[in-house]
Amino acid sequence: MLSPQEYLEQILRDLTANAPIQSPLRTARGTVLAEDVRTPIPLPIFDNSAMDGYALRLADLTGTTLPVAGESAAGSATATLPPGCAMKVMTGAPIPIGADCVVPYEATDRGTVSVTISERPTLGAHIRRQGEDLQIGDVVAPRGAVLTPRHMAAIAAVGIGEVVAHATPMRVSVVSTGAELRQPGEDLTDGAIYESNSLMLAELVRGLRAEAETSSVTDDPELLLEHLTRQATHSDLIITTGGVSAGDYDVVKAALAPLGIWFGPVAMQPGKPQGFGRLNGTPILCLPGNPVSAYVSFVLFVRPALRKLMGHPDPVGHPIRARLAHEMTSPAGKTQFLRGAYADGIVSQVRGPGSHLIGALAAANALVEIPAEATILAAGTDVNVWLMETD
Ligand SMILES: Nc1nc2c(c(=O)[nH]1)N[C@H]1C(S)=C(S)[C@@H](COP(=O)(O)OP(=O)(O)OC[C@H]3O[C@@H](n4cnc5c(N)ncnc54)[C@H](O)[C@@H]3O)O[C@H]1N2
Ligand code: MOO
Repeated sequence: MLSPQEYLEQILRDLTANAPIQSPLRTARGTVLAEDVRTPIPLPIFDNSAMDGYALRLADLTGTTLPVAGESAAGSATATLPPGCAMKVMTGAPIPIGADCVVPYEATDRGTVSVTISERPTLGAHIRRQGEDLQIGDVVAPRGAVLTPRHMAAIAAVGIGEVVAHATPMRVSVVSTGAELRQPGEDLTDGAIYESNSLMLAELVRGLRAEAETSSVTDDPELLLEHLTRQATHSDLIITTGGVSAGDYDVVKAALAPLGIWFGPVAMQPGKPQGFGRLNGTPILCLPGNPVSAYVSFVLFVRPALRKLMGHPDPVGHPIRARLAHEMTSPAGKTQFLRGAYADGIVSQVRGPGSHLIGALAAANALVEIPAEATILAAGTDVNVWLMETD
């Protein structure tokens, strides 16, 4: 049986990142840079004042008073300071040529004809130097960076309005299957349940700044194949849930196995039955229907797959290490992902291991990974923990 690691490698081997394209900076949030962005200008662009006050030449301040020779406001061209004078200067305004320090208003009498200074400044005081943040040619955001508002601000600040990034948004089609499924708000007939996987998966997809479209299909392989074939024409990735195990109505497997999509068990719990392949060229990941299984499969397989398609240089998520608050058990030969409550380096189990326990999933904030070879782990053992708080 494939380990989760081997299955993930099989998926990632098959996927390549979307081609990079030139896109406007303002719509590039969350995209992955395909090239270093280097600044064509220094930042600050010119020496400027960090304070509202007076610019002067320190050597001219032999007493405490200087005549005031005009002002330099933000947005005005660089002035020249006449010898023996102070010049009003506003925060962000160019330092007048010849000045070598700034005295804030608070250390003066705020005079307009002449100014009296109560605290002698030091050389260079309150001057923000040209290029002290970034020099021409410095990297503002490196290749592989996922553009955050901070990166975007830095790129905008050096005057660049377009970036070369891997094309997004990715369009992901989330398809739930099962004759028993009803949407929240609908009446439940005997044997029916409310559908929750497509909402969960779509929101997890959107959390990665990709687009998600949801749909639900009943247990009819022909109808399902027709639907998935249609979705493949306008999707970068398809995710299905349900219908992949050994039942008599396992519709996803029935529809897709004949087309060469791989179905098989992965040595993990939850999430044992999985499927992966391509439908008319579009990658398709088939997740089990149990809600916790679908969630764990997203974290372990779908998120890395989507991140690889989006061009992330390190698509695989990283667990943290934490210490077990108490003993935990697991079946032999399967990596177990228990629901946990994590705080301050310690994790405890949240209810049972069942893959149907969606209430427990909502109450937890972490998945506790119990290695395949372990059946009992003592309190105090260090384990991998996958934090769920930021999903
Ligand atoms: N004989 C066997 N039976 C099962 C096996 C097995 O190896 N042999 N594996 C079990 C495991 S493990 C899992 S996981 C499930 C996976 O089953 P499917 O992927 O075929 O999923 P379904 O049968 O369609 O549904 C399972 C369960 O989840 C509920 N479900 C399905 N879709 C949704 C949805 N969109 N929202 C909320 N809940 C959903 C469904 O009602 C079922 O209760 O198979 C085991 N059986
Ligand atoms: O492996 Mo299934 O995903 O336990 O419930």
